Amino acid sequence: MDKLIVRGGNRLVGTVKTSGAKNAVLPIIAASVLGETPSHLDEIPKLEDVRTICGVLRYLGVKIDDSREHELTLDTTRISAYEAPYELVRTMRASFVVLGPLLARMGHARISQPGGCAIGSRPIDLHLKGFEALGAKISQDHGFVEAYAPNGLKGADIYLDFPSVGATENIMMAACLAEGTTTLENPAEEPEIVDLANYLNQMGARIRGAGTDVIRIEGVKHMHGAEHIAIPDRIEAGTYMIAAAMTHGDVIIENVLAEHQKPLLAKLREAGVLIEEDIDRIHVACPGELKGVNVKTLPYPGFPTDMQAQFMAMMTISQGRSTVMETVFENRFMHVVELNRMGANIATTGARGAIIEGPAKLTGCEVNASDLRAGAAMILAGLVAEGTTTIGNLHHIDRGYEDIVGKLKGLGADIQRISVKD
Ligand SMILES: CC(=O)N[C@H]1[C@@H](OP(=O)(O)OP(=O)(O)OC[C@H]2O[C@@H](n3ccc(=O)[nH]c3=O)[C@H](O)[C@@H]2O)O[C@H](CO)[C@@H](O)[C@@H]1O
Ligand SMILES: C=C(OP(=O)(O)O)C(=O)O
Repeated sequence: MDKLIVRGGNRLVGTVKTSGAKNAVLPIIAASVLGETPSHLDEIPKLEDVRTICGVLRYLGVKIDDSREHELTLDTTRISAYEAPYELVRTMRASFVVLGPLLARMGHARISQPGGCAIGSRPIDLHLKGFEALGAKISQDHGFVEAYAPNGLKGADIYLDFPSVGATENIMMAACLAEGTTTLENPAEEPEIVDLANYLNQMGARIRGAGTDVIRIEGVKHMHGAEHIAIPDRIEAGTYMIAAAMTHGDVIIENVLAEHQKPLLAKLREAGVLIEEDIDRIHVACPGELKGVNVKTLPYPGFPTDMQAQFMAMMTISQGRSTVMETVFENRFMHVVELNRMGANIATTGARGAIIEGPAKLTGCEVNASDLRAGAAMILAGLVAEGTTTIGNLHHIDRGYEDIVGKLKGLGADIQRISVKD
């Protein structure tokens, strides 16, 4: 078992480069299944989740060349299976986005039902309603979801009750090969949806409106492979911005699109952080005091739930009262207990609200990463805590941060990964 050892107190200074976006490349890799010829993808982050989705595709018969760093060639000429088993899906819920492309390409898909996770129950009802509207027959038994459309899918008008990212992706991919036009109303508008749609269009799909509140997909008969370069990871970039702010540092984040960071940049500025935006880099400095602010998570373009834990870590050391309202997931406060163990003063008001009184003097201790972004929050708190913070359950952090130790060390942090006997 590995642990992270963080010794707090160092000011972060320098330049750090963001990797490709985990939440863009996972559905994009799944989407490659729609192409009858190989695809080549670039800016693929080296992450456990990427290895997992590649494992699912290999199981389906896709030949994957991952010999070049940050690149993948996916030969999807022949798909030989229609099933993704539990062992592959259980470690990563996002594996479920294979269902849409597999159903469209094979007329049949059977995927293990993803479980809940530390941040919420995360049902898949919106995905399934969408597939049914496209004419698929859905059954659920023995822990699997099975979708059938032996005569192909048919375009439909679909209204999503909530702009779910995964449901938008899954339905959009399935609709690419449906007969006729699909209209998806109230879809997710995240930049990762736009990146996926751009790749699908390069593959021969006809999608308009991705990134707005109506997506129209005109079905095509065949799709082919394509070249694609993934967008930068806005959540990884945001995590380094907060690291810079909390340590009163001076950091340039490279490979970041400021356009995708608007809600976070607005809140950082409100908290007193100095931000300079350039085309593909952001300069973050924090010479003065951090001020408490109020944050409410929302679907894009609102403040991202995937930045909530990290932002809360920053609020613990900011002057005055801050509040957080988590509206996207019903149980995304697992980091509160751990931050309080480090000396923070956070009170939850039900499952979705938190009040943070600052500034707290954080002190290092043994903590656990309860999920991916909670793990990032522990690292951030450790960077400013007095003494040593030891973080366990690193598999969560490995899902979504490429070389976080190397990148933070490059900025001057005192952080190392050690192996300990169980
Ligand atoms: C791999 C990936 O891209 N993950 C992101 C994706 O997750 P994911 O796609 O799972 O998130 P969703 O947007 O689907 O979920 C948002 C909310 O909708 C609910 N819901 C969702 C689907 C459904 O069928 N029924 C339903 O009720 C969920 O329980 C949750 O409360 O978007 C989330 C919200 O920005 C991010 O936190 C995740 O990092
Ligand atoms: C919640 C996240 O990912 P996933 O949807 O894969 O659990 C995340 O990236 O913060």
